[in-house]
Amino acid sequence: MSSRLYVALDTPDLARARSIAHRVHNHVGGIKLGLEFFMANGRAGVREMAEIGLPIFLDLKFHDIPNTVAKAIQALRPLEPAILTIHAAGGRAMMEDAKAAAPTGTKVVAVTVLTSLDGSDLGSIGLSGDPHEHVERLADLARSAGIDGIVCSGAEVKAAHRAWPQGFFVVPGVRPADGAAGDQKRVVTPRAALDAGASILVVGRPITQAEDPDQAARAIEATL
Ligand SMILES: O=c1ccn([C@@H]2O[C@H](COP(=O)(O)O)[C@@H](O)[C@H]2O)c(=O)[nH]1
Repeated sequence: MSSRLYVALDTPDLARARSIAHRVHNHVGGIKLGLEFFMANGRAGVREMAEIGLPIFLDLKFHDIPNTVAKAIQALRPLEPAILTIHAAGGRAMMEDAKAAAPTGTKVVAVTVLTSLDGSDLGSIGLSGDPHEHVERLADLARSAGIDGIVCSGAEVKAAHRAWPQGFFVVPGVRPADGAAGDQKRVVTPRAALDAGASILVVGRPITQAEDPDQAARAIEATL
């Protein structure tokens, strides 16, 4: 079985992304490319990264009206990413149209509550209650819209998995026990996230900013 660890290559520098991917490719199951990479390198950059031979997770977190999101995903169809993201807060129709627009083999997963937010951040944007409740409600909506799964923190994945046993659960905000959280607020260890039901783990800076990314990825993999 391939590793459930995906490395987030958050850099605008294609050469650096390629170099890290080559260094860690024996210890990860896939490569996550996000806005920073895509805005700088576009579809050609994604194609170059795909040549490395690992599944590509395109994390562009679409959040717009259904027609716009569907057209954006249609434009990405030739890339055939293994996974792509939308925001669950875009609503049911947007999620349905996103799934219909995506290639058959692509998993469409919806971000519920960003792992950089805690209860007080939600309060500041007018959402009362803790992240857990919002994740459960949005996971329910995502399931009923017919998409493949959600993005949530390791703190919510157990309940989400129980409610949606066939769902695909992407867990970022993952940190080794001694790792710096940075801007992440709902953080768990890789082992805890997997035990709670994560389908894949997303780890960025603990690997990409390590002195030796290969050793950092290997150390995380050893805990799984
Ligand atoms: O809720 C979310 C959704 C996506 N992400 C993305 O995951 C990585 C995490 O990077 P780290 O360096 O390990 O913090 C990053 O690309 C985010 O855009 C997330 O963190 N939380």
